Amino acid sequence: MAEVRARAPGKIILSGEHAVVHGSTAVAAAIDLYTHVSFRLDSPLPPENGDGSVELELKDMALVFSWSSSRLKEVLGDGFADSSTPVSCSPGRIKSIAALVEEQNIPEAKFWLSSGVSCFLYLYTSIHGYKRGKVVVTSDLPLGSGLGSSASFCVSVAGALLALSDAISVDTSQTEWFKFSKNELELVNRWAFEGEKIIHGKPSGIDNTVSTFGGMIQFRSGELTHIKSSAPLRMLITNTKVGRNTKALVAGVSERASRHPDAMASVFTAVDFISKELSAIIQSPAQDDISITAREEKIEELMEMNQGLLQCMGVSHAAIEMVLRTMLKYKLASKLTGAGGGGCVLTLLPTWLLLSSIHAASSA
Ligand SMILES: Nc1ncnc2c1ncn2[C@@H]1O[C@H](COP(=O)(O)OP(=O)(O)O)[C@@H](O)[C@H]1O
Ligand SMILES: C[C@@](O)(CCOP(=O)(O)O)CC(=O)O
Ligand SMILES: [Mg+2]
Repeated sequence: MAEVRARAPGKIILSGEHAVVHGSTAVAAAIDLYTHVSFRLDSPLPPENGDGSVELELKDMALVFSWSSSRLKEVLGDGFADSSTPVSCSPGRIKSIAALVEEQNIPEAKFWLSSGVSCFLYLYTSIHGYKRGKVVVTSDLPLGSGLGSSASFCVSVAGALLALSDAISVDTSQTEWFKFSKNELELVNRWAFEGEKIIHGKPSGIDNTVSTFGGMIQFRSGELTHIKSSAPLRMLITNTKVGRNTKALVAGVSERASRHPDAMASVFTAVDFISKELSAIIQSPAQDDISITAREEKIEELMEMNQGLLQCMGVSHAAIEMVLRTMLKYKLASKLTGAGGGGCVLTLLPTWLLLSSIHAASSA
């Protein structure tokens, strides 16, 4: 028996969601909220004791799913697992996995979990075949709210599974956090991307990439550049608590793009320029109060322009608009983050606001 724990962060998208699926540049940053996974890989049972099972516990929801190794083999066939070579889940395999997930009777009110459970089964059986083991998941993130819970789920599950695979061997006797090498992180990221495909349909890869590598990134067509902000950027995250589904929203934007190809191509190009400019401003040095204010005003303007284009793509929502209007009363600029249609809104908290609250506190 061997056991590991892994965690991976959620993210905010500062600019470029949706357009990034269509090849535009986007800017994203990891946030300090994580999905946590523990994985225990059990030793094989002696033949007289049966064949064991693969178990998934979603602790926050008090749900446990379990498949016997023989049932998995019966439905998915004899295919062998190769942890070092990420492969896409074929339509046939997706169907078989969906049947295995359906057998688990996920509560009707939580049907949206099925894609996450399917993604788990895909990653598990692709990396460890039908070996018996148990994965326990908890998350700090709100699910389906634009903070990348799906990607952090994929990255943390892939990371934990790979840590006990032939591809990456972790010394399980140590209790310190083990840091994956760049090549190992790349492997985790590629598997997580395959998982994210099951949840998002057509992911750009930005969420799994920023969750795997952390920090702040500029991302375009699978290529990432690490960037560093020259001064602190404070963002308020407001959750509208309006539920939505990234897969459906991404598909909706693609449909709009096929109805209005030229107009939407221009929208995606505009977003590409916005993200590149935002990335440059974020990195540009700002020494004094005047340049800090100028920098923040430019960022606010770009966030508002990006929000306008997200409205153009049809992914805003009345609840998002309400947050935007409320923040505007305080002269604060906002945009949705992630897939939109509900979920979370980002508001830049400029330095003047911080200074005026410090002033108010000290004169009180
Ligand atoms: N901790 C988790 N456990 C199980 N499934 C999860 C978990 N986190 C995310 N998921 C899956 O990801 C889906 C949400 O992903 P998505 O719609 O892309 O929104 P977001 O990534 O913004 O949270 C959930 O419906 C679920 O299927
Ligand atoms: C809309 C999109 O750009 C980001 C989706 O983020 P989230 O799943 O809403 O956290 C999709 C993608 O890039 O894969
Ligand atoms: Mg997602």
